[in-house]
Amino acid sequence: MRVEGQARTAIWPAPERDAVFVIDQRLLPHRLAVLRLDTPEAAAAAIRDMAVRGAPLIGATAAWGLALQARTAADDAALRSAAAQLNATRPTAVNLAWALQRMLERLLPLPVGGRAAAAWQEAGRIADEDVACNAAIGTHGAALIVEASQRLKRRVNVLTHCNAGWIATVDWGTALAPVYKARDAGVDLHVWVDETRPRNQGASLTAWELGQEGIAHTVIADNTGGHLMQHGRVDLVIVGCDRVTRRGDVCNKIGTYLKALAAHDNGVPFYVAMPLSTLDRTMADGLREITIEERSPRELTHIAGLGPDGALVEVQLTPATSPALNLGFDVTPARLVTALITERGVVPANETSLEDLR
Ligand SMILES: CSC[C@H]1O[C@H](OP(=O)(O)O)[C@H](O)[C@@H]1O
Repeated sequence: MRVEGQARTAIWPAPERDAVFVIDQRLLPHRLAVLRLDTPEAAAAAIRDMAVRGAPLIGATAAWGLALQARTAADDAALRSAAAQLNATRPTAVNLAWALQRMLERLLPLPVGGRAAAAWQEAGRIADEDVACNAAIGTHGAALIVEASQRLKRRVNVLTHCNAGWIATVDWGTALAPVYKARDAGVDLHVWVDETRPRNQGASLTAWELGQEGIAHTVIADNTGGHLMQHGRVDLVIVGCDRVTRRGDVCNKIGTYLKALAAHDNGVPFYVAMPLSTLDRTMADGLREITIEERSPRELTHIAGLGPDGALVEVQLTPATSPALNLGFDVTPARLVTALITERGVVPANETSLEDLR
């Protein structure tokens, strides 16, 4: 998918260095709309309101948000305040704090006068590194799909949950990068796309990406995956992540844990595509240490889509009097993870292997 003459990317800087452009993911797959973010407040709102989402893209957007701050006021207090505002937008994806910390470590030692240029440069480095990292994840992960294709001698069926595609990153994606690279290598594959209630990132974003790329896929209800695994219709699962602890516990979109349980019960390999920027070495026990974002119940009680006249509409699914609980993520213990697909290779989900990646 080429956006406005750009190479495939979910975020790109203005040549004037006074704004960044992002795709408003809330409107996909029905509208391809671009947002121009020219203040840290605009970047924060885009992350908080999920116009942009996906751990790596959240990090890149925050980095550019801080670079936008440095254009107007780059003293320590101004930068720290803007970083705090950006970091407060969403609590679970570690890439947000990681990117902001990296920006502050780069900027605060510099003279104030040189910070704006350095900030723009560092935000660009974070974005460029994300593309290279995800391409490498794609290469390492594609080998797993190629192996399955050669062993099975038929179309390979991959299941993924939520959206960890190129639109969740700067490019390539994480969980979908192996799919793209395997397709590029000529592998015959098909993707089961979990709709991923309640925000339906699978149904609206992963399905859109795969359709744009001409990759065979089928959207399924979240509750279907286990049945498909019981009947041998899933050869491997590949999902993304928002935070992975040093012992390999994986925090990802709500529902990931249930897929891991079904995969474990049916002997289906369960892989997590993990950029090292998503590894949080300060945490060990994901279940007890990772903050799970709770979002508005309205995301659960209502659903948005295309109305009969082509306008975007939102309708209520539940009784107006029924409370709803909207938890955004869950934690899959390392014991249920077959392996982590990183930019440095495919590694077991354990502390020793992750320590070796330092
Ligand atoms: C490479 S994206 C990783 C991760 O981010 C998504 O969460 P959200 O859509 O709420 O930002 C989802 O958990 C993806 O797997």
